[in-house]
Amino acid sequence: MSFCKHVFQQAEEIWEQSHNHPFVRGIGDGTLPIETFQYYLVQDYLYLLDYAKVYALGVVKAHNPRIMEQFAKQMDGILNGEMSLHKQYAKRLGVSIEEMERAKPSAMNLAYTNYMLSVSQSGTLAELTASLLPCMWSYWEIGKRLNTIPGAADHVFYGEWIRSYSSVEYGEMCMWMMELLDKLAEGKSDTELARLEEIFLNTSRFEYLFWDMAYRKEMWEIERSIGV
Ligand SMILES: Cc1ncc(C[n+]2csc(CCO)c2C)c(N)n1
Repeated sequence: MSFCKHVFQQAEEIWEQSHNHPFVRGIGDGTLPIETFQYYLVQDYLYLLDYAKVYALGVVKAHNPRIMEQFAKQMDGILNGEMSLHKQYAKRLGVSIEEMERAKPSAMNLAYTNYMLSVSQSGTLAELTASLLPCMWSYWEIGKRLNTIPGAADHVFYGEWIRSYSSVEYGEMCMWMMELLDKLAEGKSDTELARLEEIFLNTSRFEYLFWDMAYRKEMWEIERSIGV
């Protein structure tokens, strides 16, 4: 069994929880309140700025020029592609880019991006790839599943989100990253494979927590408890 198939099986329960989360279900049936999506959008914009840095670190860590090219392309895709989806949504919601850039990341958002950046700075290219794959791949799984709901991809607001993450081009990008992790995992010791699996599971858990944070519009719990 390929390494990705193996870690997918290990993470399946966690991913199912994301599929069943009211935020994700709300995108699928069109009932997610727009202000909840707006909160997510702003947090996700900040998240992606850090995510792009993980790809930049990938360029630094890779030796193979093809891998360097791909990581650079992914980084460009986020800064000029994925962000354009966010920017389009922001425009529709009347949120300016400056507002998004002025926003503060939630505690969970910071924990997630700092975890990925720390794994990526101190770890191997395989560890870096294991940390970013669940983010990419789980969105594909969610996009594909939501796309099976009749009419969901045509929803006036959420349709574009679903079409984007269930698209063939997006799927190809995910498959490239899966193949890369499989190649990088080849010949690794059991200890190293266990470490890759742990990283993959941790960012899978963070993916779930990100949906939940956005659904609850969580910021810093300490501010809530002291009334800031
Ligand atoms: C919290 C969170 N997790 C995953 C994604 C999905 N995602 C992140 S980067 C990228 C493009 C591929 O490099 C995609 C699709 C997201 N937007 N926000």
